[in-house]
Amino acid sequence: MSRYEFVSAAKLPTRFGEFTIHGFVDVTTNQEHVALTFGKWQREDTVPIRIHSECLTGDSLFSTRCDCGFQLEKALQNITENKVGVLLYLRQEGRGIGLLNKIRAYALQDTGMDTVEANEHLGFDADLREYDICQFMLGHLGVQNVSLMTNNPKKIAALTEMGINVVSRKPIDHGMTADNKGYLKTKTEKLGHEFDPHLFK
Ligand SMILES: Nc1nc2c(ncn2[C@@H]2O[C@H](COP(=O)(O)OP(=O)(O)OP(=O)(O)O)[C@@H](O)[C@H]2O)c(=O)[nH]1
Ligand SMILES: [Zn+2]
Repeated sequence: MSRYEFVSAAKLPTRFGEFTIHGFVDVTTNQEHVALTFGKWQREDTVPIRIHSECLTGDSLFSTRCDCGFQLEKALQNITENKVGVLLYLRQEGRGIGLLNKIRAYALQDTGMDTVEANEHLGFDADLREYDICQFMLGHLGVQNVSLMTNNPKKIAALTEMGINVVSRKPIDHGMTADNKGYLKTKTEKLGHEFDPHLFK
């Protein structure tokens, strides 16, 4: 039996246009993940995609502590403007440590630690995310070649390793605020994210 299963798909009208939402489950953890798709493609086409990690505070609660909500909005906008694309929404809150541990990590950052130091202080690696389910989701959706919206080289490496052809990377440096500038700088210096250095000046 596969570790992952497709469950159901339905229309999802949004502020940006009408997507289809596809639900998947990791049967070993019962964790639920979704993909939003827009438009149609052939197997040989290069499809614009975004792999987005859950961030309740940024995606749903309008937090400016990170750039997640801004990136999510921009990715959906890009997809509808292109008339085709896929957003994989992975339920890996807090880079995999979960919501309440992320709040613990935020509390430590309020005392002066950076995002990596806070994770490590709590006994976690800086980034615990896994991308294995992307292979199953993209396989199910018939996507083999992608143009990936990201600043995170680890996502490119993970997709390449699982046999997905990353034809190009599209930067998604959208949503820098006074509240998240330090966080984005740490992501660049310690987590390998590719942000244009002039953004920090
Ligand atoms: N542990 C922890 N997680 C955080 C913190 N701030 C944001 N996150 C989580 O980080 C994840 C988003 O990761 P990012 O590093 O912002 O971006 P990315 O997905 O690696 O890269 P991009 O594709 O370029 O956006 C989400 O799961 C957020 O909940 C933090 O201070 N601590
Ligand atoms: Zn966030």
